[in-house]
Amino acid sequence: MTIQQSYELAKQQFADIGVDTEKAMQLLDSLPVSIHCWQGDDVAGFEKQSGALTGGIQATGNYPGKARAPQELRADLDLASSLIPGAKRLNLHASYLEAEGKVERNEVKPEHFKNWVDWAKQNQFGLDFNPTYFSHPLSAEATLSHSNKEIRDFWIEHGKACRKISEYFGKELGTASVMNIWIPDGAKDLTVDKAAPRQRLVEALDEIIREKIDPKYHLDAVESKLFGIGLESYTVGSNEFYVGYATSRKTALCLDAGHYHPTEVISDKISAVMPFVEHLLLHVSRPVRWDSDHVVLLDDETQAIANEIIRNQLFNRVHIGLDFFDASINRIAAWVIGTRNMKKALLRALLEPTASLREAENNRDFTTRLALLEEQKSLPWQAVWDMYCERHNVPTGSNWLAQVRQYETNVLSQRA
Ligand SMILES: C[C@H](O)[C@H](O)[C@@H](O)C(=O)CO
Ligand SMILES: [Mn+2]
Repeated sequence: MTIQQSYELAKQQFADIGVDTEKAMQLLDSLPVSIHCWQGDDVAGFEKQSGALTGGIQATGNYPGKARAPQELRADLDLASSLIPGAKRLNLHASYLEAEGKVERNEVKPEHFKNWVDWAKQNQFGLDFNPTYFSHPLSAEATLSHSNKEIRDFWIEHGKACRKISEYFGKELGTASVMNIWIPDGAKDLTVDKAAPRQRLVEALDEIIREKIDPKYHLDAVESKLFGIGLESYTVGSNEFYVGYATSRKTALCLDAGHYHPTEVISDKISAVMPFVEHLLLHVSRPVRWDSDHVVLLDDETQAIANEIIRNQLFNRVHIGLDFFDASINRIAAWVIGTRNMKKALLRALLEPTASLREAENNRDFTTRLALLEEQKSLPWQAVWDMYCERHNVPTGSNWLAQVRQYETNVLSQRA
């Protein structure tokens, strides 16, 4: 049976339960997924002075072929992008700048990202941004919450400089860049004064976002965390801290799937914060026992995240980003698997007969609700996915893997 024939059968089956597959695919096109650049090189970046990855995060594995230069990373992204259907954005860290010599973090400028903007224009990508508050000698003890004013000021300047770059992205590309602030500040062991670093962080963030920037071009977001490696006992930017900060300062809030206690899920937090924040940034990731940043699966939680976005029609208020860095498998495959899974979850959510489910729920008919929820899992959504891939000239099924393998032989294996 051809993809077209399978699709026609699936289309009818979904129509029978009141779901329009054409509309679902159309809506999927309007939901870009922001692919994180850092999966391509194990969060190393391209600063001339770069050292080890710090900040309590880790990319474990030693799979050959990681990108060593911006040109290589862009070539890898070109391949990944050609294997992922629909709208995409690229999420860049400040450490992925391009310059002749060493550029200090507080001196990063839009010109250092011109090549990325040109690439984004050529590929019709939007860009998002992140100041880099780790992997730097001045981040060893703390950044925006440091008790030393000079160090704090250095990082405040970095944040301000990054906002200019983010605004530049938005202006050049005609789509707002979401700039996410995540800092690793915390403590390995018992902390007597937990209040002072948090107060300093409030003031530092206020200083960074003091200048108003048109939200047409740039949005500020803040990301909390539970703990980092070597920072197990105290995190300055905790969940409560940033929920309070984002709601009081009207910034976007970032929820990272790996940044909560193991039994907490961000899918349940989306509806809890949306009445209070205008914009939400998601870092879709997969924690395994800790914030291990494994590749996103098409699992229950990814599906639940997608369901929340679609059921509540948060199309323009939720920004879907990915955040994983697995160095133990082919890095391009990691991007393709994780991003396709996010998009599959969104498509499945768009194919849900939500109206019937809501009706059952409103009637307190929980039997029907459960029956419909379970039966729809075996509806032929995959035939719609294949059609979506075909319309976007992207391989169906696992056919994309052959191209990644070919590239591995021809290109990645040549990298030392
Ligand atoms: C590299 C990213 O900024 C980083 O993963 C951050 O978003 C995070 O989640 C830290 O744990
Ligand atoms: Mn994150």
